[in-house]
Amino acid sequence: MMAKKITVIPGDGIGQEITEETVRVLGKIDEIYKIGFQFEWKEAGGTAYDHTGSPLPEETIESCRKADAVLFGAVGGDQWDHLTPDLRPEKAILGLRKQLGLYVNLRPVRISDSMIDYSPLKPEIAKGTDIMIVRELVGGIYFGDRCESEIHNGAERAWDLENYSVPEVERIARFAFEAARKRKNHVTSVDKSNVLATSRLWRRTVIRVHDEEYPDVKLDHMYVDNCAQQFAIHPPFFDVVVTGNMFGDILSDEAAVLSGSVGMLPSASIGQETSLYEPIHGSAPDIAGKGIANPIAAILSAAMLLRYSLNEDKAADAIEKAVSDTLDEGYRTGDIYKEGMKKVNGIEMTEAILAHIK
Ligand SMILES: NC(=O)C1=CN([C@@H]2O[C@H](COP(=O)(O)OP(=O)(O)OC[C@H]3O[C@@H](n4cnc5c(N)ncnc54)[C@H](O)[C@@H]3O)[C@@H](O)[C@H]2O)C=CC1
Ligand SMILES: CC(C)CC(=O)C(=O)O
Ligand SMILES: [Mg+2]
Repeated sequence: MMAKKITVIPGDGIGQEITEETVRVLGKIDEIYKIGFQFEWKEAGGTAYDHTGSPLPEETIESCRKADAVLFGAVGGDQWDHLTPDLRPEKAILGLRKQLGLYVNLRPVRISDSMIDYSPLKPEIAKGTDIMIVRELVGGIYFGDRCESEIHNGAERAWDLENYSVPEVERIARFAFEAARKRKNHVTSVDKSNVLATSRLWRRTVIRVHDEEYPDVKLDHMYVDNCAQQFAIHPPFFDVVVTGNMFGDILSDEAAVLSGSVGMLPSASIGQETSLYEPIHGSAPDIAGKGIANPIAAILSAAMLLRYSLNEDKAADAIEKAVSDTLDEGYRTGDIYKEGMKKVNGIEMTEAILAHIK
């Protein structure tokens, strides 16, 4: 059996708790499915800065480059807010995405029947929601030139530059159309082309890729502000949603909460060489260290790792089924708790999931 090298980066805050719990789940998967995981633990974020002076040490990047996949927790925390932009913890995840070329971020949003009561939406609106958000991850305003402060016409100002090139849009559009062909064959491209030049380039590129290569896929377009409200009033309309970096970031937190909590939504960041798997949420400083964080988003990210990087579909199914059986039995962390359910902390939720893995 060839070992499968996984670089594990817990990061900061609840990243530490949920990643440890996720690795326990992968340990159980290894016992049953004999995958041969070899975990290499590395630092990134504020904790890495405290220990090494860098939020993204070179040895962490090197380990990721050699790995079959990367499991990431979250980075950030108020105690590092005073640092200069290049030393902030968030620079670690942005740097990893860029340096590993992780240009696709998949964020699957499903409102299952057992979780429908947790949606802030009425059940008749939420029922049947199954959206795959395909977010561009290494371009756009998060990676454009920026100016922290300058004097312009006598006033201090700052600016961030949004830019997209045609090849960047072509490759994410192709990924979205391919994904749609394996689902309900419907892509909604989200932009702000009534205002932004980058969005107009985005839209005409998506249309050309569609017409030349994917005419069989149903394509429609939506402005991002309308998309935000359509998510709340008619989410089953959507199948694949393809959008840029910042719109995807914001829309996916909204979509996550439709399915109960940001603590439930996993993600896969896919590149040519390696891929990284992380929950969509951050390091949650408000609950860090209390042991109450919901580990499900991280655990489901591990299922995505098994599916997308290792082609271990049965093991991925086993995790997803264990999570849904655990929820069906009423186990709930605080973020998804309702009276009458079994309130558990993060470790207890993990134990319950472990007990359901077959
Ligand atoms: N990929 C990453 O590493 C990300 C890092 N961040 C960083 O995280 C820090 C905190 O950012 P926030 O805006 O507060 O976003 P956040 O996602 O960390 O937390 C937002 C809210 O959701 C709750 N929450 C998040 N994950 C949860 C979980 N697993 N279980 C239960 N509740 C959960 C938190 O308690 C908080 O009330 C910042 O430094 C931010 O830059 C934010 C997003 C992504
Ligand atoms: C920490 C940010 C850079 C990113 C973020 O919020 C996200 O990717 O969801
Ligand atoms: Mg985000």
